[in-house]
Amino acid sequence: MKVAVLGAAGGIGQALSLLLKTQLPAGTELSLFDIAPVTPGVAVDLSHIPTAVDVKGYGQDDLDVALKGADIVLIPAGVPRKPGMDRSDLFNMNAGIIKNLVEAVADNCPKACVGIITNPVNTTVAIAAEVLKQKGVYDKNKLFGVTTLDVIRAETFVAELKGLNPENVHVPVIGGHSGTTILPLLSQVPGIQFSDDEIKQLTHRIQNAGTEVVEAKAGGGSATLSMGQAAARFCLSLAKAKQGEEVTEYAYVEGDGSDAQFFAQAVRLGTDGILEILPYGELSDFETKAKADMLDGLKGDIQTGIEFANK
Ligand SMILES: NC(=O)C1=CN([C@@H]2O[C@H](COP(=O)(O)OP(=O)(O)OC[C@H]3O[C@@H](n4cnc5c(N)ncnc54)[C@H](O)[C@@H]3O)[C@@H](O)[C@H]2O)C=CC1
Ligand SMILES: O=C([O-])CC(=O)C(=O)O
Repeated sequence: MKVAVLGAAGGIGQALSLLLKTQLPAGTELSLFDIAPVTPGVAVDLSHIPTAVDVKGYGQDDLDVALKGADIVLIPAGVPRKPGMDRSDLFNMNAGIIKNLVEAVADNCPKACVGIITNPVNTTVAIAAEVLKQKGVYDKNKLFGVTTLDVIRAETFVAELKGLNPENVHVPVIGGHSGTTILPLLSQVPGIQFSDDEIKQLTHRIQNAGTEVVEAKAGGGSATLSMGQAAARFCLSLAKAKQGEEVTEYAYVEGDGSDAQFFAQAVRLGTDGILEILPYGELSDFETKAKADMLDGLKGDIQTGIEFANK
């Protein structure tokens, strides 16, 4: 199996690559690409860790080689937020980066499962889908916006509030990946009851957790370490699924369009990507209203991506 990380020298890219070097199955090839000149060095550095994962680093002229034959491609390439910015403010800088990188994915590894981390995810995933369609290789079961960070944050914050071990807490998070489009389903957390106030506060914290990190880093970027962990978890699930294990993860994917063309929900993964998109079940009144209130915004984000890719 070959796993490629595009944007591998960045804050997320390096944390993710470290976790993949230490956790991917033996025999995996880990291919690191970034336009930053340090990239071959990141690969050499990681290659000194004694695991049976073979790491190679590629600089800016070697994108095709980096991608050739990849089974899984993760993309954290692009610019992160600074305080005062919304994720959508990154569109002008990151849309073109995603377009170019996904074109190369289509040319070199059209059957790969692709996880888009680059913000604004609500829009960059739509761009990626359009680019893959233009290249005639789009398979909606293989394109994912990585929203795992929303899930692990929700689990952490709920566990913190209720004094539980976060490893035993499971919180569905649906919708998109920015502001109110992030919708934790606290009514569906097994075995835990919340007051109305707790629901309001937790929902607000989960929706604004990215901003919490951006402000705490005070101009030094956004979440990289927790995102590295989240992306590694998502990638390891894809890898397990490729090897025949059935795994369920939350991701922003193209489903039946009943909410929006792309929508984060639970997906059952198999050897060829998504086997089944799982229904999110019954929502509470609070969640039903929150979903209704955010859908137009999410659809607008998607439309922006479609228009960008087709202009
Ligand atoms: N999906 C999610 O939950 C999250 C997404 N993000 C997003 O991930 C992205 C990356 O964030 P960081 O790693 O913190 O940024 P960073 O600035 O530390 O790293 C980005 C890397 O991308 C590289 N890069 C830029 N253009 C490239 C290109 N054309 N090809 C290959 N590499 C390229 C840069 O050289 C740099 O090494 C941002 O857009 C950020 O908003 C961040 C946190 C969570
Ligand atoms: O908030 C940001 O800009 C980065 C991000 O997507 C997150 O941390 O969830």
